[in-house]
Amino acid sequence: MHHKRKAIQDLYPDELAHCYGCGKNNPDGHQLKTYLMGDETIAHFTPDEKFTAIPGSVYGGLVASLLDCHGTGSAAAFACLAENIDLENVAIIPIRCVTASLKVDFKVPTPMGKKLELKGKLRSIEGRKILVDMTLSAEGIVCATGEILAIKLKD
Ligand SMILES: CCCCCCCCCCCCCCCC(=O)SCCNC(=O)CCNC(=O)[C@H](O)C(C)(C)COP(=O)(O)OP(=O)(O)OC[C@H]1O[C@@H](n2cnc3c(N)ncnc32)[C@H](O)[C@@H]1OP(=O)(O)O
Repeated sequence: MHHKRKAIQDLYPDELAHCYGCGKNNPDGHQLKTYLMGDETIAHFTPDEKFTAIPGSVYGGLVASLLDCHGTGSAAAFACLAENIDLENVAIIPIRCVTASLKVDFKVPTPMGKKLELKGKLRSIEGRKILVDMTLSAEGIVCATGEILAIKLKD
């Protein structure tokens, strides 16, 4: 459904696209891809067994990693929206964000091998501080929620 438009992380410049969680230029990383859909963001990831915590469930560090990268990607997208920057028409995203703080609540074990769906919603933008609320679900069940404070980098 969202494959025509580009992922936020694919709009990072090549020299900043090596992030283990979401860099398109890191062949060993997760290469998470966040899409802006209306006023929310979405990403998908299907973990394989090397990310096991206990058999059948996903390691919490991976959950945090996915929320981290979905959070910064979402923050950059929401900041662009707020500044009327049309992401359909840029080759490089002009706003970059890094994680200052990430909170994860693990609600139920995240099942192994299922397609995970991450969603993000903007809570607030205050100066350089962007707060995004997130969920990570499997088959419609929220397994974890996340809250990120991303900081817009100065030029
Ligand atoms: C790593 C380099 C990347 C290079 C650019 C690439 C970008 C495009 C590619 C993206 C790739 C994917 C990224 C994946 C997500 C990561 O994994 S990023 C890696 C993990 N994060 C980091 O390493 C960040 C390390 N921290 C820092 O660099 C600095 O602390 C920060 C976050 C840039 C902030 O420093 P600063 O620019 O000097 O800003 P500062 O004035 O301290 O803080 C700004 C405001 O935020 C508040 N604040 C700061 N930290 C906190 C906190 N922890 N809790 C509450 N409030 C806070 C401050 O109080 C301040 O508030 P106000 O006074 O304005 O109300």
